[in-house]
Amino acid sequence: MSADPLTPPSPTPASGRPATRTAAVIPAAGRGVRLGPGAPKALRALGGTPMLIHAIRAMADSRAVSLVVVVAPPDGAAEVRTLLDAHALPERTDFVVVPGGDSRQASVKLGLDALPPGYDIVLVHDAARPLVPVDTVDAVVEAVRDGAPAVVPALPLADTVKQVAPAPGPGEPEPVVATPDRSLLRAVQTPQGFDRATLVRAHETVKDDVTDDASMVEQLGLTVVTVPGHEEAFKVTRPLDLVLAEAVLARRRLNDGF
Ligand SMILES: Nc1ccn([C@@H]2O[C@H](COP(=O)(O)OP(=O)(O)OP(=O)(O)O)[C@@H](O)[C@H]2O)c(=O)n1
Ligand SMILES: C[C@](O)(CO)[C@H](O)COP(=O)(O)O
Repeated sequence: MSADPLTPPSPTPASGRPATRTAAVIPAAGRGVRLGPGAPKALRALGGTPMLIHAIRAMADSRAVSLVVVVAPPDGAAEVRTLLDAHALPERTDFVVVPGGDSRQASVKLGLDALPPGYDIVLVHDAARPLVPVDTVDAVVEAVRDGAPAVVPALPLADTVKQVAPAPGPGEPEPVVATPDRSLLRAVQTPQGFDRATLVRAHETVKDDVTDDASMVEQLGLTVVTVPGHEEAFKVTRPLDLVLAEAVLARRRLNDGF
């Protein structure tokens, strides 16, 4: 019988592939300005449970993930540790909590700095994507295990996209300058998965402002590959996203019979 490819390895893996251990870094230090006033977004409730706990469970539900590093709001690390103690989480998963930084990029770097040795695959997953299915997480891990240095879950776009130029003056409309070929565009999600050494090098090398970690790896000249994303892995960004997340969660609970 062949070894389950997602279970953390024994010292001599039966698969013939090198042993790998996977950690997830969850940047959760954002304010959530676009969601509106209130607690930091990751600590706001979804179905009565903080969004961050959903995101942590989504990572810990993967049998591949044996460590989760939570990057808490800068002044909220103690509160996050209390939250972790108060919620049921898989016992086989270890947790580390560190305070975050001023940008997502800075927060991810602080999470990476806290990673102990022995983990050679790193997932970076937004706390703001609380409902990513475990199959998506596993697909990302598998693609990294298969040799990709960087992997992103990606979905085709539902809308036609326009490139615009800046408005010529205040109150004037932006002119459309191009309509990119949508068939070659993808909306990317998290978790994004990386060979650890590649991700660390990217964060040490790239100093431009970026919105995701994979684009830092692209700047190193390495190839980033996609796996199919999932519509339920959407990011809770604006108030309507929270309405949708509540509906998705309610449907799941109904289907699961509780
Ligand atoms: N300084 C920051 C900013 C963002 N994030 C995290 O990065 C993820 C994606 O960011 P986004 O959804 O844009 O969250 P916010 O920055 O909180 O949103 P906004 O721009 O509306 O304030 C979130 O899990 C967020 O907590 C972070 O860890 N540290
Ligand atoms: C990382 C990300 O979720 C991938 O889609 C996204 O880039 C975060 O962007 P944001 O501007 O911080 O929401």
